Amino acid sequence: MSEINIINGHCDANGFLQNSEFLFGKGDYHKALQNAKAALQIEDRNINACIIAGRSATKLKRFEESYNFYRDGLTIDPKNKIITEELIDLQKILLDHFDKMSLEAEEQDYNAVHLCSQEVYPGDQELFLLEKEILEKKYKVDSCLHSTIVDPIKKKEAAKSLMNAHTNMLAGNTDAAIRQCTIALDADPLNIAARQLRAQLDQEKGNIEKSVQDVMAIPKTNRSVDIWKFGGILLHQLGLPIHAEFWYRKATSLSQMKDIEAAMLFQKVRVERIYGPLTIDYPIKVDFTKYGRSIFATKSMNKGEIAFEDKPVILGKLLQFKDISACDHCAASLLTPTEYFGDKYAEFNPALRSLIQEKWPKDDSVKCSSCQREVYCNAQCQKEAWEQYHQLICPNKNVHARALYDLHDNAGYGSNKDGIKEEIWVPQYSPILLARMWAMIVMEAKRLMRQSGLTQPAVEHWAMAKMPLRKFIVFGKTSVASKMPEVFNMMRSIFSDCGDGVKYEITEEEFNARYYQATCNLQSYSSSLSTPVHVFLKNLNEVEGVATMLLLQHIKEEPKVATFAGMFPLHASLNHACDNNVEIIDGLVDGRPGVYVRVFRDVKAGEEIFTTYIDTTMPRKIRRAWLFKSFNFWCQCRRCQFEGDGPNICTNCGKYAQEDRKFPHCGKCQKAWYCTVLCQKEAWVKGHKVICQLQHSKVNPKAIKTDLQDR
Ligand SMILES: C[S@@+](CC[C@H](N)C(=O)[O-])C[C@H]1O[C@@H](n2cnc3c(N)ncnc32)[C@H](O)[C@@H]1O
Repeated sequence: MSEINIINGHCDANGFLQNSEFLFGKGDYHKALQNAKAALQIEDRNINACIIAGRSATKLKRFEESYNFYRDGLTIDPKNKIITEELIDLQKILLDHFDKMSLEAEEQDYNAVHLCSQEVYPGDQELFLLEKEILEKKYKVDSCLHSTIVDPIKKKEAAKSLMNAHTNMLAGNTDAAIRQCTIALDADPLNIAARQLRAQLDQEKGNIEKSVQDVMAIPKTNRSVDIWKFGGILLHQLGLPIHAEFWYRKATSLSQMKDIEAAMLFQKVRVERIYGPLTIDYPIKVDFTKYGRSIFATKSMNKGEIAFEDKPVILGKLLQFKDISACDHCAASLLTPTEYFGDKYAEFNPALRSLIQEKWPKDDSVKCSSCQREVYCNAQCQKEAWEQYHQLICPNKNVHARALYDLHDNAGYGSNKDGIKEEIWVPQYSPILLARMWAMIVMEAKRLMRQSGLTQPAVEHWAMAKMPLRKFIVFGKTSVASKMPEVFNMMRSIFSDCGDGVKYEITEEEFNARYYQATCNLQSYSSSLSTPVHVFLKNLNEVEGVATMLLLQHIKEEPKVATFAGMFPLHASLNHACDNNVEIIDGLVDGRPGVYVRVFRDVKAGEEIFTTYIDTTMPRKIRRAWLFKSFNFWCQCRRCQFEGDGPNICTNCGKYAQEDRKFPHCGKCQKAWYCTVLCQKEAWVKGHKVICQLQHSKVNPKAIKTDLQDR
């Protein structure tokens, strides 16, 4: 019997577990892991399955997965000896592995500005014209000056006045300096230096309107990088972001991307206009720093407060939860009484069962009427899914999509190029999520195409259709298409014919980009706070009597909910810190499952808010290597700066201990080592005292992980 057959057959958790142990003994770690996962799907609190899954994943060098299985085991039995010992071993393996990795991947200076494009947004041309009208009518800005021949004597006069202007400026006589500039410009309107100086002086005095009139009068060919950049600042101050972007873009390209300040200013304007409307109701704002989009508190917030809420633009189940009922479009739990009460349900007396049926929320769920392979909580979700993406990847409409749904059903296992069954999709989330990204783009492009009466989407239709995904950063180096050729080809086939003569070519670059876009931004979440059990309990509250009392005794277990991965536009702007001040929890946003960003440590106005992408209880070296491997950055957070990696190096000055010697550690946290008391004192003042006794977030960071690099 092949492994896939076993999984599709009728085996109980114990059967899978035995299978897994047997296969592990034979050295077939892939199948051992697959069986252990199947056991966990049936009994998610099976500690032996967590252990064997952890062991198999370690053997396969899928360390993150392994760590997660062990950690799940510890949530079941926090004192389990086997897990504790194997986790210590795993940490040693991880340290070795990461040591090697750090040698290969040197830490580099990081600036996210290089990852963010300055492409014109669709629709910006019209906005540009509107702003131009405002500039002309409201700010009386005319087009730039044209070259005229200026009498050399006048030129000389102008130069002299400009000198006077400089002298006045240095003496702090701004008004006199402006007057001298004006005299210079009356004599020689093409004296760029005088115009630039007057513009700067006017800006300092708050006369932005006058300043912008001067800057814009400078002929384009005479505008230096600094003038373009200065113009950008003025236009931003006037509230004209499209023009400001235009000027910063010119500064960036004229400097051949060397003027990082201009590129940063461009991104600052862009995030302000794109994210401003999203943050209006929250005490936060999105800004751009060297780590890219970053979220800052605009008001002080206390521990426990909700900083903001967010809903996903795209979502898909984690494969591990594929058999737990939930709406495929909005992630709402579809738990039935039979699923919740299990075998007990059949044994309840008829009165109890009818009370349950009466008070359990009404089941409005529907399947996709075409393929029957997706389920939705109601007709509205079914309609939205169909219109937004499903009709393109519905296995009944698109033959190539059958393999995609089979891959999902077989938890990532499929046929490789030699026809052998193996894990061809490694990430934890369903490959359907990736397909939905392209399906959403194509559906929207086709809608815009029809609206314009065309037979093919125009360039701007594609650009508009890709807009919602432009909010998510893309960063990844290796080619995943070559590591997952079967899935790459599957996606290419699915979108080779999108109906109505439209096709979407998924190139290797496109595949890699969307894959990394998902990996860098996905967050797991679920409807854990809003299941049918919650509604049932609320409904039951209204009923008094013996039956209710009886029933309440059976409502002890937490309902099993499916975990999903989602791309949340605002939440995805949160950067990571190992001393995070917010954490992500499940919530209901506009009646559908979403995320709440909850303050974990008091935050002051102006402070950046950080979440964590990883389990912050891990040692520094592992945390940093893990972040590098999964998210491509070496963490420089406050905690990483003031914790050390071991007793051989002084955490403060970087001095190496002599062979066979170890530096003593901080007596409190034991996570920093110092060569002298002086170094310890210095580090304490510089910042160690802030992070020394930090309490770590107990909420599972739930970042979606992939172990592709290990393939
Ligand atoms: C979910 S995004 C966070 C928002 C991101 N700054 C942006 O512009 O979209 C994750 C990416 O942000 C960057 N990032 C997050 N935290 C970071 C940190 N502490 N140091 C450096 N880069 C970080 C990395 O590029 C990472 O892949």
